[in-house]
Amino acid sequence: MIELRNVTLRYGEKVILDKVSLTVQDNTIKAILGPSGVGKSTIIKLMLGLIKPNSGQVFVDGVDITPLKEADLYPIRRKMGIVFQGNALFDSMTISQNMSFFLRENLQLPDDEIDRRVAEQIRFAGLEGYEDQLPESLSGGMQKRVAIGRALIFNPKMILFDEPTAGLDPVSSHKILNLIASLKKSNDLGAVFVTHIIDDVFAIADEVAVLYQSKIIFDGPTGQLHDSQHPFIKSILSDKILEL
Ligand SMILES: Nc1ncnc2c1ncn2[C@@H]1O[C@H](COP(=O)(O)OP(=O)(O)OP(=O)(O)O)[C@@H](O)[C@H]1O
Repeated sequence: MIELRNVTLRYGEKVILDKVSLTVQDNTIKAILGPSGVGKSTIIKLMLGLIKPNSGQVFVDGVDITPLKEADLYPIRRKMGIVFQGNALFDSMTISQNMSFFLRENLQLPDDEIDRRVAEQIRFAGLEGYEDQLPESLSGGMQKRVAIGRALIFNPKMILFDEPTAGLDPVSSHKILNLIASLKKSNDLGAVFVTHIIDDVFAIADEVAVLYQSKIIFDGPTGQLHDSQHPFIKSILSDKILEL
């Protein structure tokens, strides 16, 4: 479980998050929805301990990670896989090497165990036959699946996605959303995904938190979003445009 409790974050004078509280339960898909530049990626960085709040706390499985030093954050981060918006694949490494890289760097596992885990993720991501290719030869959707496989290889409890369908065509977006949904069903995983695409929220999110002007203006089951009387939420539900 991940919890932000009363988190305030400023960059210089600018308040990005103002006393934000939200919880992501295990085995739940939670969307964080908001317009561009509102602070969605900042929330992911806080959850990973990559940045520290100015005030408030971030809990991962009940542990307050805000005072932790870098070395103590490693085991916490291993509970969470991260899939970056641009995938952050290594251009000069093959798909298999991309998937195994962090595993080799961080865990003292025997080679056959590494090979077994890579093969498992290649299968799960539907990338059999592409093991020895470079990322540039794959489509955007396939590259995203490599990034998801790489995030899964540590057997995390939760995966964090930054704009998982950004830049993908509708068919690839649909496949990636199905993949995220299947992680919950078949692997008992939880997921957080930040997005500005409301259709993606309705497609797979159990819960949604809406971030607007530094505050959470809705946090609850996705099905209850239509009950909100907040003008911003009413406008996005009718226009599906978040750039207000
Ligand atoms: N290191 C930084 N220093 C100063 N300002 C920053 C820094 N990182 C982000 N910001 C600002 O904080 C705000 C929130 O950024 P963030 O990337 O979290 O937004 P976002 O909702 O994820 O947006 P997008 O969807 O465009 O990625 C933006 O105005 C951004 O310019």
